[in-house]
Amino acid sequence: MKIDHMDDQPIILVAGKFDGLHRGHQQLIQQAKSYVTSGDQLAVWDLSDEQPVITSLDDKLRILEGLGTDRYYYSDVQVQKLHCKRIVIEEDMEQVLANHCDPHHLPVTILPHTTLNHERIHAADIQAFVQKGQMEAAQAHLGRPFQTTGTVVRGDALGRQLGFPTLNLGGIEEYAEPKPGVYLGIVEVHGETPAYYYTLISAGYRPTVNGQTFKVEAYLMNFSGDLYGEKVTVSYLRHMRDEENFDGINVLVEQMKQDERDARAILGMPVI
Ligand SMILES: Cc1cc2nc3c(=O)[nH]c(=O)nc-3n(C[C@H](O)[C@H](O)[C@H](O)COP(=O)(O)O)c2cc1C
Ligand SMILES: Nc1ncnc2c1ncn2[C@@H]1O[C@H](COP(=O)(O)OP(=O)(O)OP(=O)(O)O)[C@@H](O)[C@H]1O
Repeated sequence: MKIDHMDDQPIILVAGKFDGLHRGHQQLIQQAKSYVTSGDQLAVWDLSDEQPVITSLDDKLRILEGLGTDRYYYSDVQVQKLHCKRIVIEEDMEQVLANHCDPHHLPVTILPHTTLNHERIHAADIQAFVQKGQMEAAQAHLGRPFQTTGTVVRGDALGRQLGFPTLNLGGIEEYAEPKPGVYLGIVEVHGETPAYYYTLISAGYRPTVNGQTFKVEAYLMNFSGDLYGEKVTVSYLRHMRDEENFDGINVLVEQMKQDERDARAILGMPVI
């Protein structure tokens, strides 16, 4: 997929605020594809301004590529310099479009809002679901789990001593913060051949060990090895419990063992 690419090849341009790149956006892009004829390129023009984000730019580009998008443009692109055959937008976007270019000189197709169970999908609702730990609802609206992609950084090496090595996820500051707690999820370790592991995620402030800042850590079930520096995507499937301030490390470790048993029971794995 080409980014901000300028040439005179004909394009069908889907313009929108692709905050979260949720199910509604995915359907809009699918519909816009029907206007693409031989020799045209399918281009996405993203007028998104969300902060914090549900879906990072990096994640977005990967998903758009999977949807068959040929090109991606940022909000400051000069549309008049492109060979734009048609602009496809959702209703309500007319004004936003008019702020960025003169739509009178272009054929514009306005499609009705795409919905889930007859309701419009809003990025703000998805953000609220994440902040409340309602990951199943977030997933239903996103069309995929809430995911954060980052790099494995070093922590205080306490996890290994506790019997629960946890990778620390760095570079995730731009994302919405999930409700502090323990989640069942999946970690994708990128690399030449991506690998996936069921995971217990701890997202929060770690009051038991006097943690100060919000951190995301992941204990991969059925894994041992070195992941420092790896790019990983953490997918949140379901909230298991709230974060607690335990009376000492031993109580915390007993609860972590229980968390693993609970996770295995949910997944139908043998409980150890
Ligand atoms: C499954 C799991 C559950 C956790 N639950 C809690 C918790 O309820 N309260 C808490 O303070 N810390 C919790 N933690 C975070 C631990 O305190 C942390 O992983 C451990 O102290 C190692 O932290 P470090 O990054 O400082 O080495 C949990 C971690 C895991 C992996
Ligand atoms: N099952 C596993 N799940 C997560 N990480 C693992 C696992 N097995 C080995 N590791 C490796 O061990 C590291 C975590 O070990 P450990 O928790 O002791 O140290 P740390 O990086 O200081 O993290 P923390 O501060 O959370 O304790 C991970 O970054 C990863 O490279």
